[in-house]
Amino acid sequence: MHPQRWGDPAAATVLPDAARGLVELAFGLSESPAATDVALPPVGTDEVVLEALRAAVGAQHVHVDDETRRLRTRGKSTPDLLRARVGDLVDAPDVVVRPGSHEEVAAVLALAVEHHVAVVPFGGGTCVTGGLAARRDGFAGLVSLDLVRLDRLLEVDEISMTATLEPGLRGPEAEALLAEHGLCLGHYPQSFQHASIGGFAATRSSGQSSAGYGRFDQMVVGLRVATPRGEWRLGSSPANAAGPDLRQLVLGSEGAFGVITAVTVRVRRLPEVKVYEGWRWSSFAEGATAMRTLVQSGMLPTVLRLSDEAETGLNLARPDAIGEESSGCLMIVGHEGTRAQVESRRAAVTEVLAGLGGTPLGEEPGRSWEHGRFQAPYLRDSMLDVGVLVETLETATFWSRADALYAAVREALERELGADGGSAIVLCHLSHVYETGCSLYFTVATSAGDDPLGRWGRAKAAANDAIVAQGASITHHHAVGTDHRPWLSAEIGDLGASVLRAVKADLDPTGVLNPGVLIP
Ligand SMILES: Cc1cc2nc3c(=O)[nH]c(=O)nc-3n(C[C@H](O)[C@H](O)[C@H](O)COP(=O)(O)OP(=O)(O)OC[C@H]3O[C@@H](n4cnc5c(N)ncnc54)[C@H](O)[C@@H]3O)c2cc1C
Repeated sequence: MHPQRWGDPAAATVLPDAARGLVELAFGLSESPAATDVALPPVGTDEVVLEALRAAVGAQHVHVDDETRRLRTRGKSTPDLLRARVGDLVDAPDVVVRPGSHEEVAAVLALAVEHHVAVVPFGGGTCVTGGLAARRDGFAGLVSLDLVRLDRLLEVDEISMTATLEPGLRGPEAEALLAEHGLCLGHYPQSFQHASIGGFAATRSSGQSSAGYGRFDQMVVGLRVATPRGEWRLGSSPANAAGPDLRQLVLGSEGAFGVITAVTVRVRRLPEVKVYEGWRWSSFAEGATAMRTLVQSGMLPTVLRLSDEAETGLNLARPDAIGEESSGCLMIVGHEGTRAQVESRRAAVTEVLAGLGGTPLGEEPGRSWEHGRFQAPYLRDSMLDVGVLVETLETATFWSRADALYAAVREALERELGADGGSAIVLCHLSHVYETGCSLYFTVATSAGDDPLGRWGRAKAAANDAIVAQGASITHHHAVGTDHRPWLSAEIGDLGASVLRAVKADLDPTGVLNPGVLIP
């Protein structure tokens, strides 16, 4: 992964000419190259601690060189990239440690407690909420616990249809190992190519095929966790009534309670057929009603996403794909499974959508979406290169409140980003639906200006305040990290915050795990 940009450096793109013209018209262009030759803060960890770490995991797996530390600094939110681009590396770890087993993770945690060193579990490093920027004051150093060597498929149970995976496996690696058994996970967040199994569990990630395969937390049936208090194994049965389901305490714990060293997931047979198609709706509200009707009648396709008018116009739709009218909203409907399953589900879904007034657009828009589904983050970098800030935020609410939430978040973003005379384009889509509600995912483009971090910080705070005022969730799948932490108590209540603190105090009594992340 590039330290100042998204993804594979070889896949980096420049802004296409047509888009460049549009961007110039909307925001003006101001070339903003990233800083080069940036110095890292010196390693602050004692040689005694480094030696102990070398003894625990092997000297070749303890790294204090600038390049490795730089690659393990923060995540990939736009503020993270903006800081990296100007050479702000104050959050760089002192040392990057790569354990090769659960036992080595446990040994590193024991050393961290003994020497009072903070530990940041590091999966794919794609976090967008500051979950890798732990507090370091009061600690004798900061270790990035890089789980990349924990990359094995440990077990496949084809009778129960479960598989046990190590946390460092990236999305494509996990799918490739499962495919050897004719199986798949079906978890495709936009960060799929770089994010890890442990990260998916630690953040309760949700992928683009969540309608068909479920959120990641719905796939998890078992966990192995290394905590400063010892090993914790969870999930001895698919379901039980043995008190509260403690797996849910670990899912979404963002490295603050322990390090996930193995995840047992429910798997599916590899789909025989995949068909993605487009539907047009005359308004966002009409499309949303169609989505709600599908989910409430138990007729969900594998992929279901709906762009609002602005996103349809700017992002997804090409005039030839959306039909003759330039207005309207594009819905992508995807079916995966056996040929028979796909045929029957597709027929049933088509009947409902046509009955509700949708216009079928055929498979071309679906193919185009599938082709570009992991490309947008590269475009964000090319926009930053010309002084345009692009960032996303997401939330979730019940169907009856979705319209009000949509309006309130848009209004907050446009008001705040327009306050200094600037302008903003706010796009939205729905791509995770439930019988009772949905997630709203916003993409914002605005001129970066002289103080992009300040501009975005104020806009994001205004959006978060609007989300809280609407009684919606501060995050549907990006997690809490450090960025959402100030708003968490408003969602879970003071009692909820106190429960989280109590669990943290029990599992991590000296507070070495991801200090400042998640826990209010
Ligand atoms: C361009 C882009 C697109 C994205 N799209 C999506 C999307 O579609 N859906 C979605 O859900 N998210 C998305 N995200 C957010 C991010 O990819 C997810 O939160 C992902 O689950 C993080 O996984 P990771 O392996 O990169 O974790 P990391 O970023 O390495 O870590 C995330 C947090 O989990 C902790 N952690 C990591 N591994 C472990 C472990 N084994 N044990 C304990 N704690 C651990 C870390 O300390 C950190 O607090 C996107 C991010 C980007 C940059």
